[in-house]
Amino acid sequence: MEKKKVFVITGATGSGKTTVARYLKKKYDMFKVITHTTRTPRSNEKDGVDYYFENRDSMQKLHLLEQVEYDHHWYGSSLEGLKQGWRNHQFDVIVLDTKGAITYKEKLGDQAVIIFLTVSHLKKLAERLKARGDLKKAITSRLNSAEYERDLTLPPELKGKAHVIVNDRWKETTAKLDRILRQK
Ligand SMILES: Nc1ncnc2c1ncn2[C@@H]1O[C@H](COP(=O)(O)OP(=O)(O)OP(=O)(O)O)[C@@H](O)[C@H]1O
Ligand SMILES: Nc1nc2c(ncn2[C@@H]2O[C@H](COP(=O)(O)O)[C@@H](O)[C@H]2O)c(=O)[nH]1
Repeated sequence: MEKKKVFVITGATGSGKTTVARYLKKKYDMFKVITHTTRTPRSNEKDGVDYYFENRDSMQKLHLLEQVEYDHHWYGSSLEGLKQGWRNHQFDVIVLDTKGAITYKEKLGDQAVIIFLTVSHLKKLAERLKARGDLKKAITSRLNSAEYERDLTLPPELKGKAHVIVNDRWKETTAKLDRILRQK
């Protein structure tokens, strides 16, 4: 039987995690796992498509595999979300902060393929958030958060266990992703 896997896309804010997840979904028919958050939707985001948007009460009622606080908001993902994808797809793809990625590696072992994204110049991250249309106040808060600093580097727990991609040029990034997929 084909082995079910989850591709965990992690890294700093603005590094391109969601863009990579969309690419993998489209090109490799991966199931994009929708996670839960208490933050408010961005202008182009839809409930049930980008996230399940929750409040503190509804978030606490969920049965989650892991949950984290990121820039004063809560985020979490469920085992049910993974299983939903694996019913009809060999591969799931999920976007997580580095804390979540560590949890997935610990809990799922080889079933979790970790891809850590970075950029060669940090100023690119802020530029990308601005270009994405994030509100100035949200960008400032995020860039001053402890989680932003933390997710800039590959955590020691994932050293030797993650594919690292410098996502400066999209064409090079897709070539690297395609190479990873050829090994699976
Ligand atoms: N290689 C690239 N070159 C230029 N722009 C890019 C590249 N990859 C992604 N982007 C753009 O950067 C912006 C941020 O990308 P994306 O939303 O995928 O980041 P993210 O890591 O998911 O961010 P966050 O964690 O804040 O949600 C988007 O507007 C996206 O189109
Ligand atoms: N550990 C988890 N991290 C998650 C989850 N859903 C999203 N995220 C990560 O949170 C930050 C902020 O996301 P944003 O959409 O507000 O920019 C980012 O690093 C996401 O990857 C989750 O369920 N668990």
